[in-house]
Amino acid sequence: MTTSNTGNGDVDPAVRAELDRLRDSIDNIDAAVVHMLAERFKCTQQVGRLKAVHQLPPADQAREARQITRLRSLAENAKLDPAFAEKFLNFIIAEVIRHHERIAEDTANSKAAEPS
Ligand SMILES: C=C(O[C@@H]1C=C(C(=O)O)C=C[C@H]1O)C(=O)O
Repeated sequence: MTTSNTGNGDVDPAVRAELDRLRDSIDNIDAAVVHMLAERFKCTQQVGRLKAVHQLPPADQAREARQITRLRSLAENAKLDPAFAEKFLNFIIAEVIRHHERIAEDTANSKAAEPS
């Protein structure tokens, strides 16, 4: 069996170079994901405040169902596991809904504390 591991802890320099090149790209992609998520949360915080002020419910299941259908289709076209894409979106949405519930509570409490 051929191996690129020299057995003394060193990795073949060509393999090391390829690993470093791929990891540089992974680091760039991770940075992009973080920046995109930060922008998404900025938008969803604004949606949360709008809903709280107008007393709309934190979650909208019909909207979520449409997003999941769309994301699954995008994932399929991109050769990404659609089940993973759905789980990932649901994970993010659950966090957004927690934020919206908190914003609604804070908004209701500050209204209740207003002088009449
Ligand atoms: C952001 C919203 O609030 C919730 C969060 C969603 C999301 O993170 O995409 C989608 C639907 C809602 O359950 C919204 O209603 O648009």
